[in-house]
Amino acid sequence: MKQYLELCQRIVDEGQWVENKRTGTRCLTVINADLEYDVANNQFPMITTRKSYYKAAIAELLGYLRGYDSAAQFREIGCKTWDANANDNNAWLNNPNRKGEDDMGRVYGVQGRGWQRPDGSTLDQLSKVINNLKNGIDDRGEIITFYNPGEFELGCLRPCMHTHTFSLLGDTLYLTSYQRSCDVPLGLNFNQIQCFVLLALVAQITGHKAGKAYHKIANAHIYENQLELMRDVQLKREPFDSPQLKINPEIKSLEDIETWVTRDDFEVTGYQCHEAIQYPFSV
Ligand SMILES: Nc1nc(=O)c2c([nH]1)NC[C@@H]1CN(c3ccc(C(=O)N[C@@H](CCC(=O)O)C(=O)O)cc3)CN21
Ligand SMILES: O=c1ccn([C@H]2C[C@H](O)[C@@H](COP(=O)(O)O)O2)c(=O)[nH]1
Repeated sequence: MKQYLELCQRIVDEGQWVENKRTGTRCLTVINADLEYDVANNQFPMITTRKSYYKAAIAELLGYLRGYDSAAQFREIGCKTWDANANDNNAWLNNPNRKGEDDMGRVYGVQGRGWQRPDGSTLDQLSKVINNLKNGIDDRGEIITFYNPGEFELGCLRPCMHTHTFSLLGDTLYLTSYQRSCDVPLGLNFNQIQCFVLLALVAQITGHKAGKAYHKIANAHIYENQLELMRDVQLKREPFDSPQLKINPEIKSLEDIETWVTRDDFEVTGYQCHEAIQYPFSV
């Protein structure tokens, strides 16, 4: 939590204004942020200086792991975050590759589970990594990447947290996640939770202890219409201690994640927070 607030304060103090063509809203921006989450000691990185909707963030991650390509699928599992990018962005609405209402195209999980090979077959990156880790193998390339520049025009948004690298040291599993662009008031709140849960979950289903999750961000920004709420409300609040996350121990395989796991298999205890802040969202 402290590192989150320090990043917010750094943007407020040192950020530079950058015009953004895609949304039309300029952003106060810094380059390079390194965050880390202590999964081994279950320090769940949930924001406490406002209410955090962690179940929606976990549902979004589950949708990525399942290879979803429709905002309707995300809604069904309790996450509304893709409605706007699928249905309200003019560039995507006018893109001939959009297949209708709620279509997100070839983004995130589609690339993670079904990367298109030149011969027409597909590659399931996630299965490869899980199988190797289950067998104690780290080939120094246990990487899942959603970033496929050759298919950007086939999706509604380029992935933001785009690459996850897993590493084994003895029986401890680590995660390094890379993010190219980060909406700190809204997106980061979700992305921190997702890094933590991704490591905890993959450690659980591959039979390893979880170590740390390292989160590396290139462009971290606050949109102009979010700045006042961040500077004058959220940053004025004192954080509470981190809560703890409990994951249903019955989750034992990738198939479980694909078939029956829901956001209610994740429970937080000891969460104390300040009241909700509704940050504006730029599409
Ligand atoms: N401008 C922008 N910022 C983002 O963070 C973002 C995008 N676009 N587009 C793709 C995804 C969608 N993400 C989102 C979208 C909405 C919320 C959001 O509205 N969060 C609210 C309420 C969540 C809820 O009620 O479930 C919040 O207060 O955290 C968060 C992340 C993250 N990404
Ligand atoms: O997981 C996510 C997804 C998206 N974001 C934010 C980062 C940016 O503010 C926008 C994407 O806009 P681009 O113009 O494509 O960079 O969404 C996030 O923080 N986390």
